[in-house]
Amino acid sequence: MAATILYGKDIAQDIRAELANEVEELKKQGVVPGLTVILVGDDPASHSYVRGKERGCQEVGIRSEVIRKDASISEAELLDMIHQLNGNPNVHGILVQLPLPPHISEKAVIEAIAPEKDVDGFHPLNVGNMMIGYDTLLPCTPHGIVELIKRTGTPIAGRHAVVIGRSNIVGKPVSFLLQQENATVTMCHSRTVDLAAHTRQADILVVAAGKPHLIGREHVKPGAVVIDVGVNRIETGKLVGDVKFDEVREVAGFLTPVPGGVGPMTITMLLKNTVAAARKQTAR
Ligand SMILES: Nc1nc(=O)c2c([nH]1)NC[C@@H]1CN(c3ccc(C(=O)N[C@@H](CCC(=O)O)C(=O)O)cc3)C=[N+]21
Repeated sequence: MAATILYGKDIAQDIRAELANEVEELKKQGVVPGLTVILVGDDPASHSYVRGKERGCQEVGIRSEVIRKDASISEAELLDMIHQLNGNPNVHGILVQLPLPPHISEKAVIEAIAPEKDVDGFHPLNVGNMMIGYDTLLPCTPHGIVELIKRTGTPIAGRHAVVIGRSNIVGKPVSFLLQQENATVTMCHSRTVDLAAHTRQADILVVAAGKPHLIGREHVKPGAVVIDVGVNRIETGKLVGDVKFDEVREVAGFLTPVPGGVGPMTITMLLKNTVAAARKQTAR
């Protein structure tokens, strides 16, 4: 039986409608959630994502501001900007688009953002809180993935989840969130021997390897939930995931498309974090 396609785009739309109501309530209390995005350099993909974030903010009523800076900006200048935003009460969320030019330390930048304004969930304090299972700002892509899985109605507790990729922004954090949901989690990566032997055991398969067409039908247990986190721009300009969509849809139970799957959920979780941050910073 063919997989049900998990249109993150549609689910994201539902969540954004809920967020728009929340923002309206906050505005009645005199609070306008605000997000500032800093974009350094002129990577076309980064500019495209940032436009998506601006559009998302508009949809739910978040005040958004994008600060565009030339790639020649110094680290000190960038850190200074972040410190100013940390002290600005109208800015509840700060996001510095990655990657940064090589002369700027990503570590220094991430650590400069006030943890309560870190809507990416990348600050070590927020990462630590997430790992322990405390209430904190969660990283957007992993959080969006768990939301997508929940909305399939598939139970996560006790199921075997296999994650491919161990990055700090997707693989590692999604493995923590899935453990928090009581899944049994296996981590695979570029050095894993016999990948298919592992992935065929997966009730839930999260693919975040960044390798187009890595996963075919032979990797997938019939009926599995397959989440494709890949965002690969191929020569033709087309955006493809890490999963051979047409093959895997014939065996999987659920499958996310690229585009229109995880990406829109990522942005939606950013909006959710911004609203949560605004609520927390203005609560008394
Ligand atoms: N500080 C920081 N935080 C990030 O969250 C962050 C980042 N840096 N750097 C780059 C990556 C990538 N990322 C995406 C977000 C949405 C889509 C998305 O919505 N994609 C659409 C398609 C967009 C298109 O067609 O180009 C989709 O999948 O349907 C993709 C990629 C966030 N990132």
